[in-house]
Amino acid sequence: MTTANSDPNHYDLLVLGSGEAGKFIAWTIAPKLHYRTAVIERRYLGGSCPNIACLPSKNFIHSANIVYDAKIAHTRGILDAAVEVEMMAVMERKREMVRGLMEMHEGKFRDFGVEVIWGEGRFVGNTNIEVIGEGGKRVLTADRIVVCTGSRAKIDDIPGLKEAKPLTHVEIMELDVVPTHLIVLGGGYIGLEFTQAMRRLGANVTVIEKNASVLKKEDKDISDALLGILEKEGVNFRTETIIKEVSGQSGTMVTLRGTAAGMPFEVTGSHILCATGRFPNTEDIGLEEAGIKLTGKGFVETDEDLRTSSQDIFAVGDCAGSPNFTHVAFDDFRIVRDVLLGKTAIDKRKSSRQVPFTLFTTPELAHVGLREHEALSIGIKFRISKLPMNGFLKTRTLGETSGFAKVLIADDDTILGFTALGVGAGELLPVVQLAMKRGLPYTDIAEMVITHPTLSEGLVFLFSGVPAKG
Ligand SMILES: Cc1cc2nc3c(=O)[nH]c(=O)nc-3n(C[C@H](O)[C@H](O)[C@H](O)COP(=O)(O)OP(=O)(O)OC[C@H]3O[C@@H](n4cnc5c(N)ncnc54)[C@H](O)[C@@H]3O)c2cc1C
Ligand SMILES: NC(=O)c1ccc[n+]([C@@H]2O[C@H](COP(=O)([O-])OP(=O)(O)OC[C@H]3O[C@@H](n4cnc5c(N)ncnc54)[C@H](O)[C@@H]3O)[C@@H](O)[C@H]2O)c1
Repeated sequence: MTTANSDPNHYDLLVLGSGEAGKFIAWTIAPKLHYRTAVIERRYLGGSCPNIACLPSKNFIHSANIVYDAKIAHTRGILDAAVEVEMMAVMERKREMVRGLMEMHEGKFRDFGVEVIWGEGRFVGNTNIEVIGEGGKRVLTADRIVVCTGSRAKIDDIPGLKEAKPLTHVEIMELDVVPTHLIVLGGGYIGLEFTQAMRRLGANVTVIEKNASVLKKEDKDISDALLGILEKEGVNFRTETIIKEVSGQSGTMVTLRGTAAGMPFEVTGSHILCATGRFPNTEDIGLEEAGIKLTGKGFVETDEDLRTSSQDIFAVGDCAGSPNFTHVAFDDFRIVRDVLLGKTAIDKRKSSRQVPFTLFTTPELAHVGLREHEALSIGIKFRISKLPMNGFLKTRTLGETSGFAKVLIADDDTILGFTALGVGAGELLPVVQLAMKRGLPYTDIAEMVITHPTLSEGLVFLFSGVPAKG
């Protein structure tokens, strides 16, 4: 241990919240610098991703996709694939996976010599954190602190909504029945992933979105295509719909009233899921007392090194306003790791990184770089190639040909942006990302020898379709 301080409440490094970036910082720095390190966690060891977010939701979605595959098995020549959904068993499979992940996390904390302090943490000074847990109250001090408190579901201030006890992503993954009619408020990532899964498990689903389209950041051809695919599976969409009041209770009967495209609107369902965005967990944890500034939207303000307004305090992940993805939080870990290890700072590391994402509907939506509408709005010159997913020949073998891919190419032949709505599309991202990162011309991908018939092989045809410079 490097700490020269023999006080049992003093640490070289304290991490508040054990989410993605925080845990990796602790696991890496404690053994490398021999720092006395502790992570304070109130409930979910390892953060949201393994407990209540990414991994459990994908586990749940996978069960729903098996139901769907069984239902369409006859179209693949397989008969008698009758299915019955046992929701308790679906949830138990998810819990079993989470238990395994928790064992893995406990092992890592142990192996890397990082102490876990269970309890609710709060700053009570610039270098002091008070922790209230089962064992009572402790005040800890540290030379360096990382704030990694994450975010939580936002429940809008609509009259009756809170009283209706809406589901969030946490409760929806603890249901022991398939809702008869699920109303999903919000047509974003969480809304659409759970919409399709619940529909595939047998629920009627209505999605209510206040904007004119779902996934408002995406190009309209992409969001329209995904919406069409989900509608074909029987999902009802109500866009441009503003909910003004809610009555009843989720779990029995719940009614939402408002306007849809200016006309009176009402819908009644058995359950409601709130998927209308996130709130950073930054209030009531004494940040102001510690001299740590927040942005107007309540995120912890950080510089390119993720340093807060207080020199030895860093903030990472959702609470710092980093794009809400686990892989971005992991990159936050790399930034802080390098600062703590004294490596030379890379200019604009935080603001210039790639932010790819995959939406785990079927088909998946994968994207990196500039979107078409963004390129148009900033007036950048580009050439575009589009290819329907049936041009990726592997999709024909699967019988899952819906969607399309597109790529935007700059005048100097580098890749500006890539989007694919297609089966397994997320797996197409890394090769494109690498070419973008290295500034390679798109022709390097067009000329690759890629195994036939893999999905990636389709990239050759997509990139070969880029028009010649005009
Ligand atoms: C349903 C859902 C699905 C998602 N799917 C994906 C996906 O497929 N891919 C992807 O990349 N991203 C996905 N995300 C986003 C991703 O989960 C988050 O961006 C990521 O988990 C953020 O990590 P974090 O470390 O910032 O916060 P968190 O993982 O939330 O960690 C914060 C931790 O701090 C603890 N904490 C908070 N306050 C205190 C306190 N005062 N004292 C002690 N402990 C405290 C919390 O209990 C929590 O464990 C999903 C999110 C949701 C909700
Ligand atoms: N596959 C993934 O990587 C994945 C999956 C799930 C979540 N996430 C992360 O979690 C974040 C949060 O997801 P989310 O879906 O809660 O937020 P979101 O920002 O993606 O979508 C929220 C949607 O709700 C709509 N909305 C807001 N208030 C509304 C209202 N009162 N009535 C109707 N519609 C309303 C918004 O217009 C928006 O379309 C995402 O931004 C994403 O970064 C990622």
